[in-house]
Amino acid sequence: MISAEHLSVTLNGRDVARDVSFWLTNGEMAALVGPNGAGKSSVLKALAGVVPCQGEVRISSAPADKLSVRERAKYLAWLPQTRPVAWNLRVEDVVALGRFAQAPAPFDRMGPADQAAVREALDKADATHLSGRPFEALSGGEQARVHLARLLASPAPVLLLDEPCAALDVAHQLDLMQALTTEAKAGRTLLIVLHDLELAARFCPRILVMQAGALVADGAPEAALSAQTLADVFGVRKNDSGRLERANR
Ligand SMILES: Nc1ncnc2c1ncn2[C@@H]1O[C@H](COP(=O)(O)OP(=O)(O)OP(=O)(O)O)[C@@H](O)[C@H]1O
Repeated sequence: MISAEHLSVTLNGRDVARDVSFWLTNGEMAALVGPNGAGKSSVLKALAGVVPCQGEVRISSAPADKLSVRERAKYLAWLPQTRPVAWNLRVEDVVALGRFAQAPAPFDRMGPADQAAVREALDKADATHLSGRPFEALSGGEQARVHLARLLASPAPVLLLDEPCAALDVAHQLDLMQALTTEAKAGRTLLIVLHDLELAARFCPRILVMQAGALVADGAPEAALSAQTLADVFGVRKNDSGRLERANR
């Protein structure tokens, strides 16, 4: 459904991702992990088409650079790491932004299907009770759930999520990962940047590990997060209780 072949990203003269190749198929749910600055957000941005890249991104077999912005948005929805909202919109209007690629014309009114999708997405993100409130008056975690609803309101078959658990309490983190699992079971393809390796291993059948701009492991959690990778990439190890702790430096 989405693939990167020899993807490299250079930003302001810095090589932030180099020669990254992987493909994800329908219904796959993969975590993209790595230390701070490894290049995870840059890869997601390149897949979303918001930063230039070398190599090839293919979405549903089509070269992504041949798709218009609106066509790409029909296939792919992206939840950025930082999520500014330009105006103090009502919650349901923020979520409705997730439907823009489906609108028959820019600024056209939403139809009943769009309105139903917004309601359903608010419900999936446990944010229905926030409807009607101004976005800026919400807490950080509430805003995060509204952004998640915006993503889920899109019917795009590929979802790219950059640290969706940030700001969420532990119950909502688990709810979120469960909701994303349900989306994958329904056939969507998900690539999720996560820092919590235990959460990633528990919910994602596949883990991609980045280090210093390169993809250094890709596989099932036990293989991708081997003791060697934990030590070499993250500087941690599992203690006798199975908890992660700082490896000896
Ligand atoms: N616009 C930019 N210009 C120059 N360098 C950049 C730019 N954006 C990011 N970088 C650098 O690229 C590298 C990768 O950044 P990126 O945000 O992709 O990392 P990340 O793995 O998502 O990190 P984190 O876990 O901290 O969010 C970092 O060293 C960062 O300083």
